[in-house]
Amino acid sequence: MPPAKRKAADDGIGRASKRSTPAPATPQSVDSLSDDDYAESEDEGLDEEGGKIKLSAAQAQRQKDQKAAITKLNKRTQFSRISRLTGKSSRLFGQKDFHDLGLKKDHENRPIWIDARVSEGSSKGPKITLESFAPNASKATDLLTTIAEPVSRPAHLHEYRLTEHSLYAALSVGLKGDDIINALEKFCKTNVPDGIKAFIERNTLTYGKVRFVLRDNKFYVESEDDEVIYKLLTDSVISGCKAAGAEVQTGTIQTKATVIQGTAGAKGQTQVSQQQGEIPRDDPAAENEAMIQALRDEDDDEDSFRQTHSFEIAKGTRETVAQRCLEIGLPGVSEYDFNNDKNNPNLPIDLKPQTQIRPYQEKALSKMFGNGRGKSGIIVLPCGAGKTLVGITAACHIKKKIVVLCTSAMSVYQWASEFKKWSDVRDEDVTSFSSSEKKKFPGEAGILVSTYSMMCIDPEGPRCAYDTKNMLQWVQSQEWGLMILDEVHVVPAKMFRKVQDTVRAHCKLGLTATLLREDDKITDLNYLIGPKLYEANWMELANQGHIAKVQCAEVWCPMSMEFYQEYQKASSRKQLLYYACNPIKFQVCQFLINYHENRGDKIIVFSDNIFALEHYAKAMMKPFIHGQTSNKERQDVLENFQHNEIINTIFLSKIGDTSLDLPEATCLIQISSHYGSRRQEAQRLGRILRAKRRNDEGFNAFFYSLVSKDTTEMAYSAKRQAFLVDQGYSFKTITHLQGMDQMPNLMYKDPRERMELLSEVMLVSEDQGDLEKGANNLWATDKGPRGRGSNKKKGLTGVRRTAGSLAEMGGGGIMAPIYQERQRGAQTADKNSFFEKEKRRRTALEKKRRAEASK
Ligand SMILES: Nc1ncnc2c1ncn2[C@@H]1O[C@H](COP(=O)(O)OP(=O)(O)OP(=O)(O)O)[C@@H](O)[C@H]1O
Repeated sequence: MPPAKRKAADDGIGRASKRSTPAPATPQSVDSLSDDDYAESEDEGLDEEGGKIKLSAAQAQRQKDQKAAITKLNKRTQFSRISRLTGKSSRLFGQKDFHDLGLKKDHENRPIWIDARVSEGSSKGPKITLESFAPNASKATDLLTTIAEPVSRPAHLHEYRLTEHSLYAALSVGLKGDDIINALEKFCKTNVPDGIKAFIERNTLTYGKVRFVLRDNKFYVESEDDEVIYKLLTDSVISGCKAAGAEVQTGTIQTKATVIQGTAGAKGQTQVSQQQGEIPRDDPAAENEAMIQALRDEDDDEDSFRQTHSFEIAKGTRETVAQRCLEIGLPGVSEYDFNNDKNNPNLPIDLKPQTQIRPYQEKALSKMFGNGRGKSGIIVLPCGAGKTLVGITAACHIKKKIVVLCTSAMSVYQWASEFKKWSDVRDEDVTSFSSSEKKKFPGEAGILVSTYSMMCIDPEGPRCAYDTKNMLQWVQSQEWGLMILDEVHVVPAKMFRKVQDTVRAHCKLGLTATLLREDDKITDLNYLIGPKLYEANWMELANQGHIAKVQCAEVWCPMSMEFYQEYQKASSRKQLLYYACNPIKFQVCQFLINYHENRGDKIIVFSDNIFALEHYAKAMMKPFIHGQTSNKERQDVLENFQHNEIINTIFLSKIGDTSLDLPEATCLIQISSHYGSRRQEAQRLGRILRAKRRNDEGFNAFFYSLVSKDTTEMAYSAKRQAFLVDQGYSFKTITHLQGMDQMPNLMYKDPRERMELLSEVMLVSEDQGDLEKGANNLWATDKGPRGRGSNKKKGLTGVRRTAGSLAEMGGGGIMAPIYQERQRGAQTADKNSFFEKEKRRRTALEKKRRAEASK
């Protein structure tokens, strides 16, 4: 490649190239180059000054190959070019040949393209591509986030997909099939293909005809159309789910508009003055309404009553009925008319007057409460964007009994205190149910915070303690207004079924940052909970300062020769150890830590492999935390990281991937990770998105992923980045770190040192190459009653892992008594802490070195 023509971006510490798609084939990303870079003839190149020179045959061949690679890439990604070239052979453009559709005259003012191909009977609809730079792109974005699922949103071209579920979500905010077709017609550069219209019509015709309703703690299937009820009762699966002796009942429902708490119209907020017909720009509920009205001429009939027919279904069959309804083309919706629910007691709760929810939080909630009733579904916001406050605002809106389920005891504590922080709920009305605390709220209504694992305990099981059984029976007997499901992507369907058996809730709200599962089971959530109601755009939130802007880089670390030889001979389990402990990766890590510490950054280094984690941390004399670190030591390390100027780097295993709120952290280095997990990559990035300094001028957080070159780690790394690339992040590839070789005290420069490390790695058993198992949370997960999963049994440290937080160190919080007991029990605990142990180890090492030198 001609050096003078390289468009390498320099970030100040090394030569880098930028890419927006994972893993290019060469270190210098081809994305950063244009066709013009290769304008010279194939056997000529450019010298340093740009003068033409004759190339050797090999060089000419290489240049030819690179040119071919770029042409191929351009064909795949540069959609706008295709538009200019429509009319050429479809062989060139493959599946994206749109020339048959015919461009509208004013196509330049219209921002979207619709892929004409839809497979018959598929739930997946067409892909829609949006030119984010085109006129009207922001209006089209609003429409597409309402009717389609975002697939990929890099800087210039966004890709969405219409699916049956995304259309159901659109209908649930009040749109109709015709509205959607008309709106697409307005924004599309070509006529909307007939196949697409048919897909939309097919999937919008029957939506909302079936509803699942909870009355007197019993589930009913309800419809305004008696023919639908007849069809369901004659269906082979659904008829078997009807409750014994149940009859078809007739009743009425009321429809009414709503105002979301914490928005312009909510209590305690300043009313935004609004002239007739003018839409306040920061009121998403009104924007929704305006969009619907703009698309339709007819008025919504407010406060109207409609007749309904319903029948009761047997206990435990709701999910089967929901799945079957979906299969027979009558997707059911779960809506809760909380305003008219006179059977369940109200909970006195409002947001505090000073609580101001952000525009994207309002927008998400307006999708949930669009028509005055509470819809079940999932809200997707980036890590650190404030999902907790979204859940709390939904609770303040429904004002009935609320149950919150989370993944760990630590999160239980956090949710309970966040309710008290943001709302005016009475302290005694917020209670927790975990292995260490089992408390019912004293009044008729309240908030219960618990974990998924507690809800899955069988109350009749032999190991269930008396107080746990008592609590579970109480939970079962309640009719909950809202169930909030935190980190909903982690809940496997089997576990969720058990949860549904225990908790009967009118409305379910799932919250997550990464609606992703490597096992592709994520679509199950559509019938288990409901459709995705809203998904925020990460880049938009970063640009608005709600989350930090991050520079992402993949640093390629060549394998040292001796490690590479052993790597090639090793089993796949052991290979991980060689590429994780690669001495050059170590040097890169050491250099980056040094560089960022000098800039004043606070750094988290992640390693899933415990052997590598301990090796790096001990060699660099940095504190570390993994699954076997005691709670006391975890607290010490984290507190030092936050408040001690000397401790600027900590090493964490995967237990720090989630539930870690360290706004001080501004840099993240990843040395070993969980294979190709896209979710882990995003969750880890989330640790630095909440950086306190995010609104400082020119501030950037840094995310480095270190990969050993020419190893399997490279392929995993590309896969891991896919989700973040789709969110618009671009990963630079750094192939060389300027100044690293000159760094004083750089370790493993000496071949003898490298050989020592190699023999150490060779001696350890294969299973040390495994990634950390079990604990996936910084604070031990809740194992249920009677200390199930005790550490002793598993041969871990004798420490009982209990939830705690830094705030508790001051004596507050639910775990404070346990922590204080431990403190009283042992002043010696400090002697075992990382800092003490490390001091002793270094002194011994120093003594040994001195003794060897004197010899
Ligand atoms: N409207 C708001 N006003 C002020 N602060 C807010 C608001 N919304 C969220 N925050 C703050 O943003 C931070 C992140 O919130 P939260 O912990 O709920 O994020 P999250 O989306 O659950 O992140 P993660 O997925 O990483 O757990 C918290 O410190 C919270 O107080």
